Amino acid sequence: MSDKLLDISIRHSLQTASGILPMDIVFSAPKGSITAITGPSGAGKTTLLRQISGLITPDSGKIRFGNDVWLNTSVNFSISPQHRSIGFVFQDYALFPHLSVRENLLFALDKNSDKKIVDDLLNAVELTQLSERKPHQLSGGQQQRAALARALVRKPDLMLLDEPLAALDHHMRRRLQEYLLNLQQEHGFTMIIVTHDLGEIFRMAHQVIVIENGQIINQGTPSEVYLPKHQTDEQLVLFGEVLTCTVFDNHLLVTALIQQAVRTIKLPLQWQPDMSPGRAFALRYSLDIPEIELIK
Ligand SMILES: Nc1ncnc2c1ncn2[C@@H]1O[C@H](COP(=O)(O)OP(=O)(O)OP(=O)(O)O)[C@@H](O)[C@H]1O
Repeated sequence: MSDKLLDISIRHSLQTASGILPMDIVFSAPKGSITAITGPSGAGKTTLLRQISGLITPDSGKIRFGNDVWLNTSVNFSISPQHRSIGFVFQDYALFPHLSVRENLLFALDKNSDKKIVDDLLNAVELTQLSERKPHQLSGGQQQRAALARALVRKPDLMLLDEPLAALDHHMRRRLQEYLLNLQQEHGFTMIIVTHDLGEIFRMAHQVIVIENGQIINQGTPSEVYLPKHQTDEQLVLFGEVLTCTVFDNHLLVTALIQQAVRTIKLPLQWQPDMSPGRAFALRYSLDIPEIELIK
């Protein structure tokens, strides 16, 4: 695993609307791992991905991927984005509008490479039938699958995904998360994904990094970062994702995916605003709190 450890140490001055904000980010990610980057708007998440990709050079820092040094500002060394083995998926897909899906993938392919990977990837993201269509003839989810496939054409070692699923509805998001996990297992790339979706973080990430004002304020596994630190024997902390929520007899009946199983839980009415479909939640289930009841 450690032969392709991604090691990042970056300092930069973010030019924000309210002045200069110092950015200071240090973390590493093992080969084949998934790191979720999260935090409020303007925290520096997109800037960080662009620095890793080489699109922005930070004021100072080092980026190493295994034995390859991508950036070392102390000796004025930086390799271009094309020479970093990276696939980048932007939130707005960034497909070429005048090219068909297949042409978008072919465009990304190295000249002398075997074109078979294009067919394999189109097949993997279930776009073979739609491969002659232009991006505007596809749904948002289909465009996003095309963007994913295109980012994988050069078999990158590192995939950078900037809120790639944010614009999609809950079901499409779930399907694309599955695609991503399957593709990641098949290709073995390391992945960094910017997301605000707690369900996505728990489902996909090995580590989560919370950035605020250019600084890492929390870091660990999703459970370490989000679940309560102290759990007693009488308490059970459950992680879930809302599927449906209905009002019944002065309380809420919430059908949710909890610990991989579909369950119905009964909750007080005041939880209603928090229980919209797709919303992730952690529930401390305790004998002392009888109103939170698991009624399978
Ligand atoms: N190349 C750059 N150099 C310095 N500052 C930048 C650069 N690019 C963007 N910024 C500023 O850095 C701040 C963080 O922007 P960034 O897009 O990284 O935030 P974000 O966490 O991705 O936010 P969002 O969740 O809204 O996308 C913004 O104030 C932005 O104007």
